[in-house]
Order: sequence, then structure tokens, then C-alpha cells
Amino acid sequence: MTQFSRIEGFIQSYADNISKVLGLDVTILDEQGIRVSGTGYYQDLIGLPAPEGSFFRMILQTGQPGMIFDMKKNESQCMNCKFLQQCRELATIGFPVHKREKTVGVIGIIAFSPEQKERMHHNSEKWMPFLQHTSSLIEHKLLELDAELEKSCNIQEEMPPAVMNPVYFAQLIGAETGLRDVIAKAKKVANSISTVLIRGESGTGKELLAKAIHSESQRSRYSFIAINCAAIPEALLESELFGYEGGAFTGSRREGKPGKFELAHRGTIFLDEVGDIPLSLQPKLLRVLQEKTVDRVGGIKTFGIDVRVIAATHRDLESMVREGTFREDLYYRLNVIPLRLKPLRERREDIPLYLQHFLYRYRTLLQKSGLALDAGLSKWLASYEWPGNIRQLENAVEYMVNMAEDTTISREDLPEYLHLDGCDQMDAGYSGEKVQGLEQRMYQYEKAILEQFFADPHYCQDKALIADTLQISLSTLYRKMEKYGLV
Ligand SMILES: Nc1ncnc2c1ncn2[C@@H]1O[C@H](COP(=O)(O)OP(=O)(O)OP(=O)(O)O)[C@@H](O)[C@H]1O
Repeated sequence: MTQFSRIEGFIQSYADNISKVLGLDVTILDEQGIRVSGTGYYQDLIGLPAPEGSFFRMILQTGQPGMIFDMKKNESQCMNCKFLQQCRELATIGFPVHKREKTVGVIGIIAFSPEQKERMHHNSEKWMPFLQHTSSLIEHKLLELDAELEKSCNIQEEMPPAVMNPVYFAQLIGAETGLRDVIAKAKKVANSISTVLIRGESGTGKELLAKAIHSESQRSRYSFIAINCAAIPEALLESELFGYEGGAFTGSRREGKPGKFELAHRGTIFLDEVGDIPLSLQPKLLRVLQEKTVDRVGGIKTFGIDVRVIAATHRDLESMVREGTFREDLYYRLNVIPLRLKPLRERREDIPLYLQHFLYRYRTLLQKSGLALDAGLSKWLASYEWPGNIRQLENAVEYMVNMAEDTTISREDLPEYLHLDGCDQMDAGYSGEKVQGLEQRMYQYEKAILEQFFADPHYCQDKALIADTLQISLSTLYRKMEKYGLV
């Protein structure tokens, strides 16, 4: 979307009026060469790009007005036009629209009949200043719009930024080991405006990484606003994200309420569980991401926002796009900088670091400073699959520190579910062999089967064949690939 799309109605009324006054067809293009308004023949072409190499595109490039009084003879200006053979125009005048010295559009008037062509020929000297005047009016309208947007931004600027303890990349456990690559990428894009999409299972540290990106960016003195799209009922999510005006719906505050996007102005918004955003809201989110403006629910004003977007999901968005539950255009808009956080089972070297980190934290918090982990238990914990990832590991350590009665945390102090998951088979002397529960064994087994297929040259390029052979649907295959890190 360009600046013209925000004043579409205004521009179309100009096109209609010029057409009436001059008795010719009118078309107006935006800076990308998209027809934003048109009369007569051009009405049906609104929203479509002008042909590559066409006369109006040339005006966009040069920023100079131009006329062609005989399209058939003046082939030099039309020679590169991809539409030349089908063109029915007889004569045309094109005038650029500038904004602060930059060419941001073109107004064109077109003759289709010999009589119109004749009139254009005779009146061109009078019509040029007229077109220039129209162009200035459009520029004026665009500048007015900028000022309005700026004003709405300034109002937001007066809001105090939300307080958040900064998180630095170096503080993240695994920054030098299992997370080194992803953190290196995150550092590179910390100051960019591009949208980041963090993928990873639940509890892998997506929100923490988002906070670190914000903390190490130039936006860090403004707000980091997080919203969990899965946790808010569909009926409320729209007003939470985009805000509402007073009286927008029953029970709403009289003075209205800014949405998370407005609150994040100049800062960062973290759209957690973005894969759970309902289809009905996806077009509005896409519009906000593209146009960087927000319309509150029940409002008529548009707020300009300057927000860095970081989204996260544990969902297989590609499958969702294929199944039609997630819009493809929104997916591409979000997935500009993809970052993937590996689950703990794929970076086992980090598990002892997390164990030590959380042990230290809870020993201190619970004032049990002398507490240590039994060596055998420590090895077993390092070999465990941790389906809930870091959150689960932290939770287990907190539980154990609470339960421990003497200076060593032992098997008896483990949460119940870990007993069920195989730790009871651990010898007192611990053999060092990994002991796994049924769920973990199934996991390894399924992963190994898929890895075999992807290592086989006969199958590896043909996912449909793999899905057929395993008698599962293609979307199930994609889900499993995501789960086992085979994408
Ligand atoms: N690299 C890390 N170093 C230290 N602590 C971490 C790290 N990653 C995650 N944690 C901790 O693990 C817990 C879960 O992290 P976080 O909430 O960021 O995960 P998430 O992937 O966003 O989870 P969900 O998808 O369920 O929302 C938090 O307590 C967080 O502080």
C-alpha cells in the first residue's frame, strides 16, 4: 500500500471531476505504478499495475510531464510498452504528482476517439497548468495526511514507556553453545525494522529472545508490549490489539482505550502465538503491518504508528497456510526474518548449564545455599527429553529445591511425573546409559524412521511419496518434519 491508498476517495473524486470538465478519460497511478483511480475504460483497471515500459511509468521515473499526440507515430515513448499491440489510446497527456520533490504518482488524461484527440491537441497549453494545479492539490492532501499522522504519533509519544527489565543476549543461557547461531542472527537484525518470526516449541525461550532483541535495539527506551493472541477470546482480541473509541460497544470505557499497537509506538510489539490469531482478524492485522496505521474499533481516526513487530508461534504455519487457516499474505508479511529456537533435546549440551542456572536461582530465592544435585541424578536430568523445554526444566528444579531436606538433591526429590518417565530405573551408581520412558522411545523411533526417508535419495525430494508410503497425509508429514527439525 502506498500513500495514495489512504486518500483513494479524494483522488477518485478528482479523476471524476477532471473527466467531466475535459470530456476525456482520466487515470491516476501511485508511485508503484498501480492504478489508484480511473474513469470510463480505466474504472475496471483500478488496483492493477500499469504496463511495464508504458508512457506513464516513464513519467514516474523521470518526474517530467509529457504528451503524445499520435500514439501510433510516437513509438519511441511507447516502444518498450508491453501493452503496445493491444493499446487503443490515440493521444495522452501525463503529469507527475510530487511530494517534497519526490515523484509519487501520475495523473493521465487519455483520448480514445479522433474527436477527443483533436481537442487535446488544441487545448494542451491550457490543460497543462490545469493538471499542474490538480497535481499540487493532491500533494497538498498528502502533506496534510502526513501532518495528521505525525500529530497522532506525537500524542502517543507523551505516553510513558512500559517498564521492562532489559534482557541482554549475553544473559541467555546457551548464547555461546546451542543458541549461538540464532543469537548471532538476532543480533544482526536487532536494529532493523523488518519483522521477525520466532519459531519454536513451547518453553524454548521465544519471548525471552524477543525481549533481548528489543533491549539491544535503539527502541529499548520505548515500550516492549507483549500480547498472547491465543489467550484472549476472539471477541476481545480486536480491541486489545487495535484499541477502541468510547462507546464502541456495550461495556466499553467511555473514553475509549488504546490498543497494544498504539502502546508499542516507537517500541516493539511481541505477537505471541500469532498462529492462533483468528482468520477473521488476519486481514486487519495484515493492513496494520503494511500501512503502519491503526484504526480503533468504532473509530474514524487513523493513528500512525512506528512499531517493530516480533511474532512467535509453535504452530506449523506452512501447513496452516495450505489448509487455509492462516492467510498466505500475512504469513509472508510476518516471516521476513525467521529465527528458530531449537528444543532442549536438540541442544543437550545446554541442559547442564540450565540446571546450574536454575539451581543457583532457587537456592538463593529459597535460602538453601548449600544445596547440590546428586551426580547420577544430574546425568539423568541431562539425558531427559524435556518435552516442556526450559520452562519444564525450571519448574522441576524449583520443585526439587523446595523438596530437598538435606544438602543433596536426590531422586526422591523429583516431581512425580519424572519418576513415571523412567528415572526410577536409574541405578544408584548410574551407568551413564540413557533411560527413557515409552513416550521418549516412540519419539526417537518415529524420528529415526523419518530421517531414513530423508536420507534416501529415492524419497528425499518427494514428500508426497514419503507421505504415501507411510500412509499419512502430506500435512501430517509437514507437521512431523517441523517437530523433528527436518525442515
Ligand atoms: N536462554 C534462556 N536462558 C535462561 N532462561 C531461559 C532461556 N530461554 C527461556 N528461559 C526461561 O524459560 C521460561 C520460558 O521461556 P519463554 O516464556 O520465553 O518461552 P516461550 O517459547 O515464549 O514459551 P511459550 O511458547 O509457551 O509462550 C522463562 O522462564 C524464561 O525465562
